[in-house]
Amino acid sequence: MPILLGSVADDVTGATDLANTLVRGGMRTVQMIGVPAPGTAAPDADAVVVALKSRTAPVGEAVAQSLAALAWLRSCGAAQVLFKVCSTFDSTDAGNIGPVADALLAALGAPFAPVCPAFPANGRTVYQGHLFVGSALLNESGMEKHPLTPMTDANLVRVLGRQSTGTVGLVPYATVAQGPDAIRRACLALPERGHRYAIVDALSDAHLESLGAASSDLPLLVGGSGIAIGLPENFRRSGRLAASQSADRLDVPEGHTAVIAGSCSRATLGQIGLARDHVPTLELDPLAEPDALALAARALAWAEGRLGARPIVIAASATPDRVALLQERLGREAAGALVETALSEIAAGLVARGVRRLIVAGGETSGAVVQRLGITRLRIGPEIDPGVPWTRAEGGDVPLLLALKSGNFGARDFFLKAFEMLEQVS
Ligand SMILES: Nc1ncnc2c1ncn2[C@@H]1O[C@H](COP(=O)(O)OP(=O)(O)OP(=O)(O)O)[C@@H](O)[C@H]1O
Ligand SMILES: O=C(O)[C@@H](O)C(=O)CO
Repeated sequence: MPILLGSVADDVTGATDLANTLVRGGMRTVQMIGVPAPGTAAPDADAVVVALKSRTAPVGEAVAQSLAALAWLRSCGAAQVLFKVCSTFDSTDAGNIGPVADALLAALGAPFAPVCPAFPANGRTVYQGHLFVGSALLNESGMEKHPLTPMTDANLVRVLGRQSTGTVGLVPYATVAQGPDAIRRACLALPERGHRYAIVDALSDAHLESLGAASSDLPLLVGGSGIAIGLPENFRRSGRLAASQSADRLDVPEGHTAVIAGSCSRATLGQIGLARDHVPTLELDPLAEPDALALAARALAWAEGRLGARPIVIAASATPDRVALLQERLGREAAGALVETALSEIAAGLVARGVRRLIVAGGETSGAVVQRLGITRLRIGPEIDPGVPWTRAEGGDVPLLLALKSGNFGARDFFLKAFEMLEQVS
């Protein structure tokens, strides 16, 4: 059977976030890690999300990976494609959202795509083209200090305009509030006026449902997981998707539980702060020891005596001033790569020592970890907090549960809640 919806996701936690939304909307969804080899058969699923690590890759590489993912999704029969980007629009003036979206549109032969990163359940809303995180504009939300993609402008019409060779319009709140027909008319009028994209305002899930309903005939949508909220209903309405099915049951393997954190977001720092009071927690200092293998060896030696009934936490996460110091010393990319290598080696070492339930905080970090563990697919399980489900990894050497947490997601007690969920179901 051909799949209905295909997605190219620019990082692995973002892909999981989207897969979670689709499963909750009643679509059987499989997440593939990296571009499947040409000829790989379509999974038995309604939707397939290909998780890339392209958010911060060199732009040419991001475009090439995304086009390869698109080609495979089309070979699986995808009728519609969603380019999943971050709900905080993580990118730089060089890309990669604009250049990748330009390339996907060209490959699909389509003139226009709506763009909306809103995710109201996690406080991301778009008003008059400006992205808010909670009550703060994006550029005052902490994202202006992101280690890899500092977001210093909240006006997404401007941000995307700087990245794309096309022009960007706006479907404002006043239109969105009138419902799907008004949005559909705006999405037809904008390309006639020469716009390749429109940032679409959305303050609530109801607005995203309207946008979804208005987008049933569009070949490409660009957005956060929120843009998918209304899509399953389109497929049900056209008789191509069966009535809602519930998320996969969680089958919990025996073994130790650990957290690995590479995200330096405010949310993750708060979650580590709370976990520190409850479970053994090691905070690595890459500034004092800028050597990935030495950091990994130190962490694994620390973990050796502590793995047992209680979960452990190992974090490289640091405050923006400490991140800036390491970046000044090594350069931004090398600093990120050093920490990602250390954390993925630690993940491999922990799994070798019997960890079977692993939480990873941070999109880039999660991408590095799943690559190192040789994981090729994820089955989506129940949601821990909005946008973050437990998943079961396929393709690695051992049974493994993974929760891949987007840096900014999760309540302060996220790690504790995730551990408790496992106790309840195992
Ligand atoms: N102490 C540190 N110094 C410098 N860089 C660090 C440090 N700790 C982590 N990093 C790097 O910061 C980056 C954090 O990005 P990551 O995508 O993992 O988290 P995030 O951006 O908060 O999450 P998301 O992409 O899901 O929003 C990674 O490249 C990581 O290696
Ligand atoms: O949209 C989000 O915020 C997340 O799914 C994500 O992509 C963070 O990496």
